Amino acid sequence: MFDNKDRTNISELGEFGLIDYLTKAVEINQPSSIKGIGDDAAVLDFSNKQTLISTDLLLEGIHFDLRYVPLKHLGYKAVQVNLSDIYAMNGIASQITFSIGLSSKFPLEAVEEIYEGALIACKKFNVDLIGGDTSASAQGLVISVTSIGHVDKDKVVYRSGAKEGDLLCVSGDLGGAYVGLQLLEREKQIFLENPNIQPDLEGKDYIVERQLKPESRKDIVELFETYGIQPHAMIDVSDGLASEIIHICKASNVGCKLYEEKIPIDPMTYETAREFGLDPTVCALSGGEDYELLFTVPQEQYDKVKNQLDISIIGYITEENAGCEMVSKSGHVHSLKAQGWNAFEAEDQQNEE
Ligand SMILES: Nc1ncnc2c1ncn2[C@@H]1O[C@H](COP(=O)(O)OP(=O)(O)O)[C@@H](O)[C@H]1O
Ligand SMILES: Cc1ncc(C[n+]2csc(CCOP(=O)(O)OP(=O)(O)O)c2C)c(N)n1
Ligand SMILES: [Mg+2]
Repeated sequence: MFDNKDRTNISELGEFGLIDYLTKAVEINQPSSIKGIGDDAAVLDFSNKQTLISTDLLLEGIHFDLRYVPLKHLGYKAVQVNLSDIYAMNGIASQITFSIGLSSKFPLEAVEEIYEGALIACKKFNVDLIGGDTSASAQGLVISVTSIGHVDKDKVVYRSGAKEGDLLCVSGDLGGAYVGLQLLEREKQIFLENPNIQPDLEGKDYIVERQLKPESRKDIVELFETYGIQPHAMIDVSDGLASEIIHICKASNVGCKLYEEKIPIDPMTYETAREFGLDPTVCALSGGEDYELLFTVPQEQYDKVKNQLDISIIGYITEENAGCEMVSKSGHVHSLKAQGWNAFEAEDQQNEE
């Protein structure tokens, strides 16, 4: 991935030199950032708002494969997947910390690319990079991002607030990131078998972008504010629709009815899934990495959500004993299973190979 470029060995700069180098372009713009990079801890002040904090870990070989993920995209995605958790609380993200563990195969130029992507995401979503940690890693690349945000006390939305009769809604469309991953994996295999063949991703931009460069849904939180929509429960779709619906239902002690025909799937996702012999609905239910927002609203807010082009009403909340069910296109009722992505399963499979 970075074989043909200039290579500066990180040991030439040392840890502090590397930190200075990477963070020289960092700007602080948020009024809540009192002190950013440069002391033992950053200092924040959210006055009368509630503070949101969330952290995620991204590991080479488990969460990403550098044979087809460009480093700049990886930096960008690492930030996006974290901001998504703040938006899922109906909050606005304002700061992140960005930590990296680097094996010796990474030259300075590689780390610079990761940072470039991360800083583009920060700028676009108006968050300050206020700190992090840098270390050598014995094997592989490790990235951990912590995101911090704020929300009015009466606006915060938990997974646990869904009520019987609520409408179940989702933003955007689902399954694209998973189908994009299948495409990238296929091209990787072809390339490994014959390095002279160039990857054929033509016409597949949308799903490849859904995988490599996801956009967290700050705009949906802003839309809620504009239209006075207050969800009862919300979660972001990282593991797949089925798993996230079950999280909301378990946390809220409710059941739900999901309609297969209402699940939003982009035509390119649909067609490419079919080309791969995959069921597009299964890709949406269990694929993951869509980083859309799944939420419930009381029925009285139907008029506010029904005309939003980027929101689909996909079902409704029932009482707990009714369970979590999906009505298929043919009218059959299935019980939903959380067959979401599981990092530990991936590890087991790798060990078996
Ligand atoms: N190692 C851990 N120690 C403490 N809390 C954890 C750990 N891993 C996950 N959690 C917590 O468990 C909850 C669910 O986490 P997770 O399933 O990773 O959610 P998400 O999909 O939003 O990242 C969160 O509150 C998270 O902070
Ligand atoms: C090499 C590779 N393997 C698997 C995936 C798929 N994948 C990576 S992360 C993820 C879901 C979210 O990951 P998780 O660690 O569960 O994050 P969290 O739910 O805690 O936010 C999926 C489906 C991928 N993109 N690349
Ligand atoms: Mg997590």
